[in-house]
Amino acid sequence: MPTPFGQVNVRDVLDILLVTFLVYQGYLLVAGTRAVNVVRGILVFAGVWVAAQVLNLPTLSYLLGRAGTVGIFALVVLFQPELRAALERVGRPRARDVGASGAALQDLARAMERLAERKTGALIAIERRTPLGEYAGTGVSLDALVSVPFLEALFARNAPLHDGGVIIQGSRVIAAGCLFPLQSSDGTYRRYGTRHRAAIGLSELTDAVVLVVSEERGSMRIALGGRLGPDLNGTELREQLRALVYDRAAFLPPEPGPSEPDPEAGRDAEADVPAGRVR
Ligand SMILES: Nc1ncnc2c1ncn2[C@@H]1O[C@H](COP(=O)(O)OP(=O)(O)OP(=O)(O)O)[C@@H](O)[C@H]1O
Repeated sequence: MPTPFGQVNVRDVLDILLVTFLVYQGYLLVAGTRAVNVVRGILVFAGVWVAAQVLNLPTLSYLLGRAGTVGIFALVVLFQPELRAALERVGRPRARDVGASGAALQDLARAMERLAERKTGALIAIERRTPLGEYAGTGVSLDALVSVPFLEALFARNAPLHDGGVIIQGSRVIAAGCLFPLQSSDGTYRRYGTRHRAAIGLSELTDAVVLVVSEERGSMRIALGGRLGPDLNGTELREQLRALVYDRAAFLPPEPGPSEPDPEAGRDAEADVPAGRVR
């Protein structure tokens, strides 16, 4: 087919479609991770380099070209955890246990209630689109179905893995005793202890839904998008879990849709996560 760019055949169209698909998948892999800002930086860098080429500025082109070559190796070293997580994500079947999610939701919520009743501190991150393999790697790798007795046993005082956070993927516990990143100390959450700040910190860097049970207050809260929500009762917790995680749509790619709640909605004075996204 003749076009302003010359002859275009079916193979060219297929080529363009595949590249578009790969670029989009690449975007999905970094979306929600700290690598997003780096990708933006790289694009600015590439833009300046292209401008230097077009304007025929040899010294700048040479310097940026050299810096780019070294930079690629530096990026691989710096972002090794993200690259590993991205590859893990590519290899993982999507929505593999959505069918089991109803039971997982109930068990998770019940376990949270029981832990809160007994004032046993707990920290649980539920993976959504951003892979949490990097954080799972800081703890002990597990592969167990979410169940009330199992979660209670993990967080029981004096249990070997009670310190640190648990990571859940769908209806499976994949790691315990994990170290989460502490919330950046901008002062907003200074009055909270490290368990809560670890929950906020992880939710700041990833799109995970992070549940916290306070040992001191026996409260249940959710951290999402770098914000800590209000105290929840069992019903509210179930509603939030259903809307944020255990909805079929939550396992799909990040199209903003009716079942993907807006973390900006429904803030209260003390806390910023929606109290109850009731569907
Ligand atoms: N970076 C971290 N990643 C995961 N877990 C952490 C991290 N930092 C602290 N914790 C957990 O939090 C516990 C300490 O909680 P701390 O009392 O300081 O926090 P808190 O927010 O006041 O919680 P609580 O209300 O339950 O007392 C540790 O024993 C550990 O289990």
